[in-house]
Amino acid sequence: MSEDMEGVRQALDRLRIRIDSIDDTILDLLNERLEIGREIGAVKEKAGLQVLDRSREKSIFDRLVARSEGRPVSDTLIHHLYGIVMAATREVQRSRTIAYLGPEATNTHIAALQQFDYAGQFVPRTTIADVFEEVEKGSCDYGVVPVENSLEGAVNHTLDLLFLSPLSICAETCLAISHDLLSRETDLASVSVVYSHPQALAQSRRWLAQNLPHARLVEMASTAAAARKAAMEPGAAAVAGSQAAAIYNLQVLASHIEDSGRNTTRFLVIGRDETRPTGSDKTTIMFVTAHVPGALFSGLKPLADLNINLVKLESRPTRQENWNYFFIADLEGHREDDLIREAIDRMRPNCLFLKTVGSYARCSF
Ligand SMILES: O=C(O)C(=O)C[C@]1(C(=O)O)C=C[C@@H](O)C=C1
Repeated sequence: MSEDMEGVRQALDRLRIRIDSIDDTILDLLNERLEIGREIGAVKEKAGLQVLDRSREKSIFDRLVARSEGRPVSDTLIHHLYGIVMAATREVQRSRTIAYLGPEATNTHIAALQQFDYAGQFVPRTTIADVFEEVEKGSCDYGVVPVENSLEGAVNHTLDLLFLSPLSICAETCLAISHDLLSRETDLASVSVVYSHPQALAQSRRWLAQNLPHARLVEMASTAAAARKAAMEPGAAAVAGSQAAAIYNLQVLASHIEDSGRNTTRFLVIGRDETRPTGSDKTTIMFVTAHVPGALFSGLKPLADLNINLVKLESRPTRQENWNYFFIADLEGHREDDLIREAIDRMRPNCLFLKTVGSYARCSF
């Protein structure tokens, strides 16, 4: 080793010893923080107080941001890091179980981890109905399910289950979806079959037709199941997220093969919480109108009269009677807002059935 390199090595070693010592201190302090969190949890439980205290969390963020002003730990990094630390502190006070549409490494899993800051017990379930069931029977506190893709539209199964379920929507979270072609093979010419979830295949249709015109396309229950199958089979590939490549030890043969760059999926968190207003909220209602001319118009008229923005309107067959539909409307605002309350009160007499499924913070996509 040259003298220069030796000097570099020694300098790195010295600095890395300091980093190791800082990491040890950070870890010890984090453990101490969680221990204190547990004590706070015991005090709150005795007093019947909720674990989550948003105003306390906000004051912590504000204090830390001011303390770090002009220094390398930015505002964004503080929110990211301390968001995770506080989620972990809440988690030691009361562990949450979150069922999601699995298996592991699906987009729904990633969305669930993102929404709950990686804190909680995450339980994969095979179908959307199973996720609902876990939460309805109380084995899990929350469920995470896909509800809409920007290219493919609504996930009807989720809407149908929500219509019949007593659960509420507690939150929504959006994930930019990117599809990669993953395989054990190292070149496209060796790929004869491509596995994936029907939506992922549909979203990559053009790329697959151009680059793998002779490959057989086989639908699977999830992109993760497709990646697992591709990992076991020579000549096979999967359309899945790049996270699956690391999990199943696959090569990324092509990245971003989706037909449109604006592929985003919206997920719902379902549970029993009633979420407080944040100032940027949405309220989902479901309603059924009579089968007479103008019924939908008169159902929705109060929204127009009160100048409430209708973000989305979908319809689905009720399945109770042929050609009968229920409607799902997302309104801008919170169910505790006077205007939203008034609108729903005015809509109710014009509908055969109406329920508020939840008010929750809008995701920022
Ligand atoms: O101060 C509390 O009440 C805590 O439970 C601690 C803590 C935190 O991590 O700092 C965690 C949860 C609350 O939402 C607020 C703050």
